[in-house]
Amino acid sequence: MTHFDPSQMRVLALDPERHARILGAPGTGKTEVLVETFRRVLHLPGWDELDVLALAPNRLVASQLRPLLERSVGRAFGGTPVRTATSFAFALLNRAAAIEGKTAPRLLTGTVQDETIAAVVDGRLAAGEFSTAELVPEIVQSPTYRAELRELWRVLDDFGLTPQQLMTELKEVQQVSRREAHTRAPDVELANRWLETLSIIASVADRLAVERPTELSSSALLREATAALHGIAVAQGAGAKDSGRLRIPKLILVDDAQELGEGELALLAGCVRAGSAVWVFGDPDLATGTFQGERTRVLARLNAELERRGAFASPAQPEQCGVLSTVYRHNSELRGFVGELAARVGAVGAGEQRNAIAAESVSPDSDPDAVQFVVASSPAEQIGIIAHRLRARKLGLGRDEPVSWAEMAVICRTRGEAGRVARTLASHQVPTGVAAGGVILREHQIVRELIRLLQHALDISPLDPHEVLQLAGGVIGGLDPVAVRRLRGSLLLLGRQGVHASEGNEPLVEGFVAEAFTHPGEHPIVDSAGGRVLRKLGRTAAAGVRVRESGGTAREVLWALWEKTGLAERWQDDALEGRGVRSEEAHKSLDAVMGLFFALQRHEEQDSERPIQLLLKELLDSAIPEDSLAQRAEREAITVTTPQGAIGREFQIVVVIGTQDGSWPNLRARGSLLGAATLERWLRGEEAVAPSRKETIHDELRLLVHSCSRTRGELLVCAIADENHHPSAFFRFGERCLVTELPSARLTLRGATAQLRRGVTADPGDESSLRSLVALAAEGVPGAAPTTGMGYCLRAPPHHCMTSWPTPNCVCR
Ligand SMILES: Nc1ncnc2c1ncn2[C@@H]1O[C@H](COP(=O)(O)OP(=O)(O)OP(=O)(O)O)[C@@H](O)[C@H]1O
Repeated sequence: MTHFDPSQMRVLALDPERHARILGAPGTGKTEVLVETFRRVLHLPGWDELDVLALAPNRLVASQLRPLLERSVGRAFGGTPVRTATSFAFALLNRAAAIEGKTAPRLLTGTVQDETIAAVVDGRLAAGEFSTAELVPEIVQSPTYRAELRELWRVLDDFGLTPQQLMTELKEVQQVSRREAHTRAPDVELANRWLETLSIIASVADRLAVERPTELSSSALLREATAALHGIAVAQGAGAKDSGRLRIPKLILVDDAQELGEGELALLAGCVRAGSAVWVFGDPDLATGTFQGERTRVLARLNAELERRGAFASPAQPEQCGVLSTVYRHNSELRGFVGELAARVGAVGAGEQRNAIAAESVSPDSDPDAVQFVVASSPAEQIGIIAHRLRARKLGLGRDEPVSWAEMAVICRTRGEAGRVARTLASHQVPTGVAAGGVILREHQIVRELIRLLQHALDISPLDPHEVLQLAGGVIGGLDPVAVRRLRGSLLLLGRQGVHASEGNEPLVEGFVAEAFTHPGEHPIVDSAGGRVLRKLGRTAAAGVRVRESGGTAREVLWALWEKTGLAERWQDDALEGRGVRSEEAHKSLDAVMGLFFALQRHEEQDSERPIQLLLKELLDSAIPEDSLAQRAEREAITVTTPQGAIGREFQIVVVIGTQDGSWPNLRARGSLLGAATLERWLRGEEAVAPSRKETIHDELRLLVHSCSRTRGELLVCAIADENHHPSAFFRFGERCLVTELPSARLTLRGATAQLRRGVTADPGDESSLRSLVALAAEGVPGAAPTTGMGYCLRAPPHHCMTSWPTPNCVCR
């Protein structure tokens, strides 16, 4: 049972019927206090499970918070005690639809939205309808423009505006600015780009309203839910459900409130109008989403922000405030470092949380190595250093206890970097899982191949012989390019000997491939590996077709195909027993296949009207990550993620990489074409200017503070210095923690064996290395026996040569 400190007790004593903001540096127990508050209010007379809701910044945090709440309350919940804002909006809209007898909304996928935007843009270009000089075809047809357009659209939704409303307002302001010297009109060129883009958004919205009338984007879900709160009778308490009213919680506890965007704030304000009290827990120094608009003011002045978004102010009831003063996650060294870093961030109104100090109970002894900064001389050395450190801790070297992989994280500035690092660490035998926003299914060849087979089996688009040959040389077929060439050769030969001799080469081969694939007989068409693969592919596809013909669902057809490929068993063995890259690849491929199954399952369960062919096409085209929660395989791995992926989490060891010049801080202007952040400022009533360089640096610094604060025990910050890479100014913040020359050897059996072999080659009399090699060879460790690898002559004690294999580089010669 947690013993709450006085600052935590003060928060727990606040009135749950009034708003409160609770500030706390990283690790001061904000989540802990939120959970306890939840437990306590459930015991208040007249309160039940639906009267309190915890709001988490993303699904991962929500999924971690739920068991904490259940443990604290001592039972499982019937409903959903923790939600993200989007899921809360979804639940409200579902209920509102049920009350009004309408159809409940569904989520519009990012891919569909993107495709519709592209189609509308193409149509306008063809009709010559673009008038803004800067919006040339290359720009408006680019994914970047579409991403910025979606961001602009999100801002509209967040402020509850239609494109037409904003266009009218902009035009009015522009007219006034022509007459008056001082106006709040935005820059003319930017305003023109907004106007042009708003008219595209209006067309896309019209089209989607016809083609997908019940689907809403996630920002539109927030907007509609907020509108529903205004438009329909709302009530609190147990009677609401039966009275045909929308029931809302009496108390909403928002964790990591520094991540709250404008749309979420508007939804909260809607609840407040209907009677909810809101408690926000957070630290403005940790915000990771400020690029999408300043988000931390809510922690400095909650009432004013809620009022700005439509809640009624109650001067008689000023907001309550609590500041947590003791850090439980960090020892004094870590707290000192994180505190120093946070002090460099420009405070947005609230800075009291920075005075927190480390609890003495965390680690009474000082640990000068808790924070280390190190420079590597190359990217390879950097990975070597990280792998060495993580493997050493896994083996329990250097510290008291071995640390499990699950307790380690590497935090990278970008998602792309996280993917690269995960792959390279895997090759150093550090099992990695990427938690940076899920898996992009189409990036996995096995998924692409399975979808093609599925499209064939479902009679959506049959495979042609050329594609069948591609499958033969792919993951499912498993043939290498030489084997595929041989297969073509033998099919050609077969044709020349037979009836098709008069046809050209290609038709010959294609004809045989088609025949072997569509009618896989008892024997392969040619007796070779290639022939057998063709037959296997044919049988696999036939198994899927049979399930479809007997009325099976798409998921059942996929299952039949997947089973026939025989890959499941092999990859499971690789994943569980293999090591290094092979095991990692097997894990990732299995995760991706599971992702595909989940996508089909969701489609089935939602009873979606979207035809399956559209879903499969979207999966093939989509660069949008699938939900990572559903897909994460149950295995122990280190987490490789971005600062955003580490929200609300803590680990025993955290490695932070990427503090390089030009990368972190990343000062390149974001969203500079359409300036969504500028629009957001303007709609908030401020001047329409883009975030300044200084503001961007502070945003980047918050990402760093947040990343460094995720550790419970040890922080290692790595940067590279070579001709292409230079540590950034951020790296220099850790100058006093700089260490030199950390080991970068692999700390694996293979690495140790190689080192021993090098020792013996250099000094044949090195008996300790010789004995170790003999022991390793006896255990069958690859590379330890002198008959393996590049060769060395092993003289085991008492001086008889263990091999009759003198090699050219044998040191005994
Ligand atoms: N009173 C306490 N006594 C002992 N441990 C505590 C206490 N309060 C919190 N902790 C522990 O401190 C750690 C950090 O707590 P928590 O995650 O609640 O902090 P936080 O402020 O929400 O962190 P962040 O915002 O950085 O994610 C947890 O392991 C938690 O169990």
